[in-house]
Amino acid sequence: MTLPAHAGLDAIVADPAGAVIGLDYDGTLSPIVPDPAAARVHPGVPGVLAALAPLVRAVVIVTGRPPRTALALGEVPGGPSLADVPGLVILGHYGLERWEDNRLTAPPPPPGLDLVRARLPELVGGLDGAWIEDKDRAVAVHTRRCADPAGALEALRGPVAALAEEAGLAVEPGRMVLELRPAGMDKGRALSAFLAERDARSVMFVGDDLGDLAAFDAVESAGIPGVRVCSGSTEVTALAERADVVVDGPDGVVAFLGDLVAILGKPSASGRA
Ligand SMILES: O=P(O)(O)OC[C@H]1O[C@H](O[C@H]2O[C@H](CO)[C@@H](O)[C@H](O)[C@H]2O)[C@H](O)[C@@H](O)[C@@H]1O
Repeated sequence: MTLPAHAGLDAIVADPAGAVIGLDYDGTLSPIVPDPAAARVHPGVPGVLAALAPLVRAVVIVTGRPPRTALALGEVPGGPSLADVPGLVILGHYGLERWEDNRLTAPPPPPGLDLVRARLPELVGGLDGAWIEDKDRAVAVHTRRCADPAGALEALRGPVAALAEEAGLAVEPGRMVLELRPAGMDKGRALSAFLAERDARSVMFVGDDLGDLAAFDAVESAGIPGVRVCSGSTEVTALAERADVVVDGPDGVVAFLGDLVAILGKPSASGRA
């Protein structure tokens, strides 16, 4: 049971009751797989979060997914599941939707999505393997199933940006995905508002993808001790370059959170690497 030496981690260990633990979903709490509908939570996640939640101020998942989708993917046969994590908050659609106490709050979908739904199939149609995920409040184009996923993503980048501008939407690039979604909210704004709401005294955020960089920004600008953790992959390196701690994908995240739980459960143990 060890944690890397870092001032942000020291602050969380010294005062866990003031700590907010923020987590991305895809690539962090679930492995990256070709079909988003099959991206089930790592089976160790609900248990470790259920153990962590009572020890800290709050556990919050900040994701591009709708909260209900994260909850459905977070079901583990024989449990516990994500919905069983005490006090869990899910900020979905990059902070636009909020799930808490089994209640969902959400603004209406943006009007520009109708234009995107009408035009996107034609843009994507010429690229074998590219497909559209409709998330109700946002639409994503995926290229992971193309023969050349990175090449297909590059080919789509310009046309998707032009369509997003016409529709009054923002483009969120990610791991073999371009998402068209409402502007004005991102994971950084969502996390900053949550830290203020909970009067956090320290913060950790764990992520893997480009959309999580805004949450790293929020950790840096929060004015409280913070730690940025990267769920590492060969696909995205930008987060690892900014992170205080890099772990090996969702397996590494579960092990890291397990070490944190063990140390917070025994506050007299230093457990530092
Ligand atoms: O904020 P996140 O929780 O990381 O969600 C971001 C996007 O994740 C999903 O796509 C990613 O995961 C898929 C399943 O492993 C994978 O097939 C895809 O290539 C990844 O980009 C999700 O489908 C998107 O809607 C989210 O925006």
